[in-house]
Order: sequence, then structure tokens, then C-alpha cells
Amino acid sequence: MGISLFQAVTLAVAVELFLLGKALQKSDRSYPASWIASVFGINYGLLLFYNLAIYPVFVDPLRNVPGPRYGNVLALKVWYNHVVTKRKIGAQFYTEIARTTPNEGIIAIRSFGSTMIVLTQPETITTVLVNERLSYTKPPQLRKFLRPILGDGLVFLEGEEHRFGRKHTQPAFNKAQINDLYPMMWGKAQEMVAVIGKTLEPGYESGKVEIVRWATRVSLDIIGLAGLGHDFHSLTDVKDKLAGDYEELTETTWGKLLWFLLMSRLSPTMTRFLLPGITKTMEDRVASVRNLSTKMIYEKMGAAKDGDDGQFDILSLLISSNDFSEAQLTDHLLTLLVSGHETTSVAFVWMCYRLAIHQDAQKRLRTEVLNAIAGVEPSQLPSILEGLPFLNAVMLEVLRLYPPLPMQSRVADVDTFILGHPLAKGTRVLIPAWIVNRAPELWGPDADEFRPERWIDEDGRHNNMGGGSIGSMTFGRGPRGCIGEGFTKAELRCMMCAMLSHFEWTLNMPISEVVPSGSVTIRPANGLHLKMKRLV
Ligand code: HEM
Repeated sequence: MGISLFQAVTLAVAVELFLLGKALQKSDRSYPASWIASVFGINYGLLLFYNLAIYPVFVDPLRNVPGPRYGNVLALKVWYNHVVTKRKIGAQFYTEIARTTPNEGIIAIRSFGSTMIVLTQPETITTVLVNERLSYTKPPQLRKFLRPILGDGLVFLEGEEHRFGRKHTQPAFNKAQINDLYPMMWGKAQEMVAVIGKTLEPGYESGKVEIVRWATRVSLDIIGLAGLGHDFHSLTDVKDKLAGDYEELTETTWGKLLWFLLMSRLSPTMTRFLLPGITKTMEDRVASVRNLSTKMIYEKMGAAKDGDDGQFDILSLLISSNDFSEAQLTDHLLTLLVSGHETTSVAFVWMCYRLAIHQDAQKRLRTEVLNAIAGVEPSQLPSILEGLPFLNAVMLEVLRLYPPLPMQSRVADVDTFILGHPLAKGTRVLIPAWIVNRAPELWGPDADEFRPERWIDEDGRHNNMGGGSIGSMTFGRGPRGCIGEGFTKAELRCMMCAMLSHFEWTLNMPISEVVPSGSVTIRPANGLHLKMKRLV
């Protein structure tokens, strides 16, 4: 196993200090602190000089790829804005660079002796995610970072294991299955608006609502029912053990951010040593979630054997396929619960935001929805909601502007080339959906603006390309693209119809306070506060 330059220098420092100590022992002299400082200073100073001045200019195989001159400074800026001030996410920085740096589809971000590339155009993205996908894998660090929560499900499987997992999970996400889930999603969306209605001040027809918490709860309830036939009842605040564990695992605190950072960089033993309290809490919660999930799986398997599993959910489908072991089922379940819950709630929140600041669009959409859903039968929901041009256009436009997962990433798994530039094994590749979704050359000069009409054709029907030549990158591309796209869209349609048919809303906070933030998914940093008025 090769060692990094930093590790080599650290080893050299240790050897030099050891030899120095021996020499001083012989001459019976003491060990002055200034000598120790000098050994550290000279070695790490040389390393810094090499990384800042020699490597990027003379050694880096990607030195001819355009990119910011001072990638190190950029990395600090991204970190400061993303983590400390929460004013800007990394994807926004990369978008600014992509727009201001002439490039052919990749830019290089150099920092301290390593270079990462950012894909900026659909062609290079297709190369990495589709045509040459076998040369790239998910980054091991990301896997280490998210694995405690996501499990070893589809998101992190590679090669044959992924192919098998995807093939046998896909049937649970087919159109017919999603259609059957509409009435449940509709019911939960109605429950959400009923609960929100109760929170408005008694005796008043309007009130202030922070919508993120309701979006998170309704999407957890929906994925619970769709995924494993279990109602978390998180909307009605009944304390569910599984829901509570999830809330604790996914809520963002400084301590947890540090824990995730250490977990992605160090071994679990080392992390346990440095942060014993948080590690114990996280390990207990993960173990509890796994145990509860496994228990539910066994219950379902028992019911299926007895032939009385009348349930219709993804887990039941996976069990009845007999394709997965109990451990694999638990991993798939954990992955579906997490990836199917956070992303959808975030998308819904951004839809509420855009409709709050574009009152004309809100009115137009309400009229469309109210006309369409009057007297609708549950079985008609898929065809009616999927045919509404403005509802779908608004949804697609918001998903374009605020891709809930703004960046995907890969690492080169072998030495390879991209656009003729050598890419050494282990090179990190960032794929920001944000760049492509807002590229003026693909969407026109109004790429940053909210214009749902771009998704509506002249004949009045909505399309899936938004006037762009490649569509949006929100759900990824190729064989690893999102399996839950149809599921999520069905859910968003139901949730938005429920909101529009019960409330009118405006923003109840300064617009400058609505800023995207987050490490994996992006939600408003300060929540989304709305002033809501019940429709009579
Ligand atoms: C707005 C909502 C959603 C967005 C924006 C989204 C986005 C994505 C993206 C970009 C990927 C590709 C990641 C990569 O290639 O690195 C992905 C993969 C995935 N998504 Fe989603 N997703 C959403 C909702 C869902 C839902 C509702 C589910 C499940 C119920 C789901 C399950 C998955 C799974 C299992 C994968 C891994 C697929 C594979 O590797 O084969 N997602 N998603």
C-alpha cells in the first residue's frame, strides 16, 4: 500500500527526532525545544512549499486543465461559507468558477498536493456516469461518511453486486407500483394540511408556519408506509421509536458534523477514542434502527410464509422476490428510508418557497389544481395529476433550480483519461447538478430565473426537457441514476395539491435569509417561515 507525501514527511520527522535524541544522549546534552520546532518547521515547510509551488506547476498531471490559481484559498472559502456562515454551498462556488473560467467540460481544483476535477458540461458528465462508468466508483470517504446511516444498500454497492441489487429492486419502483401508492400519498398529504391547519392560532384563519418540519414529517410517514408498511405517525407526533432514532441520527449539530468528518477520515476506533460520547450515541441509534428494521423484516417474512401478508409495500415486494438475505434486506431498507425521505422533503420546501415569492404562479397553480381535483376518485389520481401542465412545470422548474442533491461525486478506480487529460487512480471527480441545471448555454440567459413556462410546449402540455437540450441533472444519469424519481414526483404532486387546495401563503421572513445550506441535501439554512391563510 502506497503512503502519501504527508505521511512520508511525518515519518521523516519522527526518524529525525529519534536520531537527534540519540546523538544528544551520547554527548550528554539536553534536547532544546527550539530544535524540535526546527525539525517540524523545516520538514513541513518544505512540504508546504512543494505542494503550493512545485506540485501544481511542474508535477501535477492535470496542471494544464483550467481552474482557480489558488485552489487552497478556494477550499478554505468554500469551507468557511458552507460550514461557518452557511451563506453559500460548494456547488454555488463551483458554478461561479465554471461560468468565469473558459473550459472544455472540466475544471481542476488544486489543494495541497492533490487535484480534484469538476465536470461542467453534459458531455463529460455522460462520459463519467454512463459511457465509462466502470472506471469510476463512489468515493470511499463518502461511503464511510454516510454508511452508518444509509447501510450497505444500493447507493454504495459497486459492480456486480450493484447490478444485481438494482435489477431486483427496480420492480418495486415501476410505474404500476407507483400508481398504486398514490392514494396513500394523497391521504398523508391531506393529513399534513389538517395538522398544519390545527397549528394556526385558534380563532384565526391565518398564522405563521415553519414548513420544513412538516415536510420532513410527511415524507417520513410516506416512505415508512411505502417502504415497509409502517406508519411512523410523525405528523401527529406520536413517539415512534424508529422515527425518533432517525430524527436523532439525521439532525445536524456541530458535534455530529465533527463526528461524520472524523468517521470519514479516521478509523471507527480512533473516532471512538476522540469523541466517545457522540460515538456511543450514534452507534446506539444505528444499532437500534437496524434492530427495529430487522425485526420488521422477520415479522413480514413470517406473515409472507403464512400467506397473510396483505401489505403492499416495497419491503414486501423485495421479500417476495426471494432475491435478498435478511442482512441485504435491512441494508436496502435503511437506504430507501433515508434517500427517500430527506430529498423529497427538501424539494417540497423549495416549491413552497418559490410559490411564496411568485404569487402569480401560486394563484395560477391553485386554479389549475382546484379545477382538476374536484370529485376525483383515488384511482384517477395518477392520470389526472401527471397530466396537469402547470403543476408538473412548477415541480420540474424547482427541481432544476434547487437539485436536492446538488453534487454527486466519484473517484477514478483505474488510471484513465478524460478529454485527453490523464486521470490517476484515486482522483476525485465532482459532478454538480447545480452547474448544468443553471448553465445559460443550455437553458438560455434566464437560466437562474424561475420560469415554469419553459417546461410547457406550445400545445399546452408539459415536457421533460424544459427547453434545454439535455434536461436537468437533478436525478443523475445512467445506470446509477435515481431509482426513486417516479416515486418522488408522485409524492410532490400530492403534497402540493393538498397545500394549494387548503392554504394561501406568503414568505414570513426576509428573502435574504432564505439561503441554501447543507452537507448532502440542501435546505434553507434558517428554515422556511411562511404566513399561511386557510382557504374558506
Ligand atoms: C427529489 C428527490 C430525489 C432526488 C433529487 C434524488 C436524487 C438522486 C441522485 C442524483 C442519485 C444518483 C446519485 C449518484 O449517482 O451518485 C440518486 C440515487 C438514488 N436514489 Fe434518489 N433522489 C430523490 C428521491 C429518491 C427517493 C424517493 C428514493 C427512494 C424511495 C430514492 C432512492 C435512490 C436510490 C436507492 C439511489 C441509488 C441508485 C443506484 O445507485 O442504483 N431517491 N438519487
